[in-house]
Amino acid sequence: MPKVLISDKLSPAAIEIFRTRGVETDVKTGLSPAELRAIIGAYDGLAIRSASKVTKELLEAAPNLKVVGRAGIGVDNVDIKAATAHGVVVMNTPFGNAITTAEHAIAMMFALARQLPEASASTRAGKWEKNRFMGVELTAKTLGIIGCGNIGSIVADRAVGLKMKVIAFDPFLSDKRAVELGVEKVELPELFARADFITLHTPLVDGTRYIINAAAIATMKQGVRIINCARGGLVEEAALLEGLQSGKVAGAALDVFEVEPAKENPLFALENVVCTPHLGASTAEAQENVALQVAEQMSDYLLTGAVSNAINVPAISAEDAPRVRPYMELARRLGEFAGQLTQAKDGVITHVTIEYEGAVAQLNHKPLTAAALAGLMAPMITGANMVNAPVLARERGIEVTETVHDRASEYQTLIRLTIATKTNTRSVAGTLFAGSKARLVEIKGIPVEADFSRHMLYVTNQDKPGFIGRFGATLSDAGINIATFHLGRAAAGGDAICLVSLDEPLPETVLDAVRALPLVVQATPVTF
Ligand SMILES: NC(=O)c1ccc[n+]([C@@H]2O[C@H](COP(=O)([O-])OP(=O)(O)OC[C@H]3O[C@@H](n4cnc5c(N)ncnc54)[C@H](O)[C@@H]3O)[C@@H](O)[C@H]2O)c1
Ligand SMILES: O=C(O)[C@H](O)COP(=O)(O)O
Repeated sequence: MPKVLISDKLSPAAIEIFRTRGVETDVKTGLSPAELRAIIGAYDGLAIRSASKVTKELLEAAPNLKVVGRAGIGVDNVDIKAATAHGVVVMNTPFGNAITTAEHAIAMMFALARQLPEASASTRAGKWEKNRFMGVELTAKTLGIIGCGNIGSIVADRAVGLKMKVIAFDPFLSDKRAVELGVEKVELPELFARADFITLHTPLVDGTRYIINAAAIATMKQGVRIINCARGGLVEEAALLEGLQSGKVAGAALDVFEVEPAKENPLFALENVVCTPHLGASTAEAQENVALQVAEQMSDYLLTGAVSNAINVPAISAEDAPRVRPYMELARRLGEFAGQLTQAKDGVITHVTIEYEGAVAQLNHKPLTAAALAGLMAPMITGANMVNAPVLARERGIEVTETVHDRASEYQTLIRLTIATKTNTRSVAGTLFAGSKARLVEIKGIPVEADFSRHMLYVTNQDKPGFIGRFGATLSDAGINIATFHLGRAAAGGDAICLVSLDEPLPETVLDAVRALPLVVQATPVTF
């Protein structure tokens, strides 16, 4: 039974789902990095929000970890590169808290416009300072949205409803989508120059870090108001502080901070700053959504191999998983077979071509390619799996080409893997027999029909009389039982191949004897 650790505060709905699905679940929140490192080795899955940090060091202490599930959107607390290198799938729940967070941004905009927190505090203190709090109307004001994805779009929709003029900067916002949303697409300098309110909704990545800094603030309208419910680090806090103190910025509403938890911050001293402790996603509805979704997704992956909303591997829907899984097995075995043959010869792999023919061409082939690469690399690189194999291939300069042919060949469905080294090219192909059983049907373009079995011996020989008798006698003299025997040849008297399944591994002495037989070109043991 797979075992999952929940290390941040998640709705109890998640535990319920994990347990119902048959996933053992522990909940341990508030752990220090060292405490988490000490126990993570026992788990197959880790469910988190933004508090737990999934670092390279944590991943190194997690040999059994297969999946990290982020109940929420931002994955900047996960070292994705290190997770991929360790073969760990990272998934998030990209939509579950989007409405809630957009509503928080709108609430923050109102709070700023009418100074609600200060007015509330003053009234509760019995001051009745009616003249102190003069607000601004939102109607007809210009809202500049930086990042018009899931959350930014919902903010745009709500702001249009409030009769604001909405302008947006997002390099991936199409003209058509902008029209649908009722926003005007602008470049960033224009947004800075025109907006009365600016709200941020981008991820924190190198290209967005300090997107609002001193230089940007200098180009903004006098009295601009800034809202950040996305990530601390998008706004340079020192520059914002200066802008607020000088009056250039009339107010700021911040849900997120450069350092979190934010317990001390010079911005807290200013009365035109509204702050919340990273509450954007904190509604009962959103937390229920993301907890249910992350638990379903992680259970699916651990129990069935279905992958959804993964940041670092291609998706396999729960519906497709039963159809894709036998092909993944076939692709992996072809990769393992080809890898073992290639390993037996000298030469660095330079190119891998994967052809999908017939029925398999209809499926999402990305996970199949990843599985084939994982099979190919597993004998050479410890820990290679379908998450990290494409990256490992890229790092090693291996060019990977996928070809999809809808037409069926002799087989109704076929995967062919061709491995090129500097000196050689080898190909193997396989099909699914009876819909799910992986079968090898071609080696080096020579037809053959063989199941993949635990211990195999692959021999290439000259197609001349005498080979089969001598080969059989060599094995039987050594007391080795042949379970299955398959022969194939390119043409009569030309190159021939022989593939046998054995009940046990072949001793080195017998392998040497086979290699020494007349007509044998090479003999390679292959294990699965
Ligand atoms: N405060 C919270 O509790 C809370 C809750 C949920 C999400 N978030 C954060 O909100 C942010 C947005 O989430 P989302 O679900 O809308 O993400 P999303 O991926 O749907 O949208 C992000 C958008 O930013 C755009 N973008 C990327 N780089 C940009 C750049 N340099 N300039 C302008 N636009 C750029 C992208 O094209 C995309 O459309 C994330 O950082 C997420 O972590 C915060
Ligand atoms: O990216 C997110 O989903 C939000 O920042 C929410 O973070 P939280 O789950 O820690 O509230």
